[in-house]
Amino acid sequence: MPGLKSNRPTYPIVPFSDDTPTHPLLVVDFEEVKAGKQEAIDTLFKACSNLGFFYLKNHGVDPEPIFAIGEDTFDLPEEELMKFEQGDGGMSAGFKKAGSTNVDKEGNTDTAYFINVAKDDALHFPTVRQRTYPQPCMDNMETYTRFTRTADEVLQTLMDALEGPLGLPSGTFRKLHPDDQLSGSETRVIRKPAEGEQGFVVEGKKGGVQGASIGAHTDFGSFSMLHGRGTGGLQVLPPGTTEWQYIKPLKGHAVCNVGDTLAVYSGGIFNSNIHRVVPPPPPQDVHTRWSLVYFIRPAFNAALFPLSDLSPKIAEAASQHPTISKMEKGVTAGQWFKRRVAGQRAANRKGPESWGQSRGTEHNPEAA
Ligand SMILES: O=C(O)CCC(=O)C(=O)O
Ligand SMILES: [Fe+2]
Repeated sequence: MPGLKSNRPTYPIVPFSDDTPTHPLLVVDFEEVKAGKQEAIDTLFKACSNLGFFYLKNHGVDPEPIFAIGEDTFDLPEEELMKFEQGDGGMSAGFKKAGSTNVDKEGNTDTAYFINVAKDDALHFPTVRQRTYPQPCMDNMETYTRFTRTADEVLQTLMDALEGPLGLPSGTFRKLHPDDQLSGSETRVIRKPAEGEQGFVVEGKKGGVQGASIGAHTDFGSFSMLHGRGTGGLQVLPPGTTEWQYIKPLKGHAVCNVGDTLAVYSGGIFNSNIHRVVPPPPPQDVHTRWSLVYFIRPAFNAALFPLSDLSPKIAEAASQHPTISKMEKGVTAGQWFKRRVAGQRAANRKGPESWGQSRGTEHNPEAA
């Protein structure tokens, strides 16, 4: 409103320290991919086949209106937010309180708050397809609708561009990620309070192991697009290494990554890489960490299996992949999603074995 000034701080309050070592990522120019420029598509294909993470620039997605709704949402008393809790049955949409998911096999728990709004509810509002949300989200659902449409289209466009190089017929991925069928696609706002702030929880140390803010995981869906507010804390474990490395926040650049379902569809040509979130490295550790992810995930009823029948290149890769070659036919994307969401809930933990049972494409029990 004219004349009214927000009393919220502008992030980052302090910049990410140049002294913190970081892992470089390839930069993909969305406009160039969309225009069909071969060099940009080659960079995208290379990024998806190696680390599976890349910076995306010129994407045209503005996360700030969603961050603003997230701020109003997390201002609500916890007992109000708990009315919209995800539950332990495998639903991701809704509120998640810090401490409700496991971050490792020792049973340490997470320290971040989520508000997840399903694509189904954002695109079909005012029809409730999965659930309702706290009042600030309901009051601003049109903002979620616009954001979901834009972010979803960016990720669909990236998948369109990858079909040719994978040897797939054009339109294959859009059929697996339609707007009109229930799916796990969602927008997630994440708030990780700093020490002294409301809702702060210190990372656990069960079994002598230092817990993370969000535990090491691969993403469940096809592509994820992460927007930050300049605060670090995201780390990747590059293939073949044992040291976690920070990803540097870059202004105007989203961090995108391949998730499990795209890795499976590609027969393992693409890599759904393990990552985690730890408290921001100093001097940013004294402030709230905000992040926001749009996850595009296949329709719940879509089969989750390498697309070998559509591409000899995928058939060849799938036959050689250590975990994907062992996948059973008949599992749907919805079953995969539910197992992974429910398996991470602390309330569903039976013992150290529960952690392995909740893992994704990275998990090879025979190699452990
Ligand atoms: O907040 C971040 O930097 C990443 C969050 C993430 O990996 C997730 O929610 O799956
Ligand atoms: Fe993730």
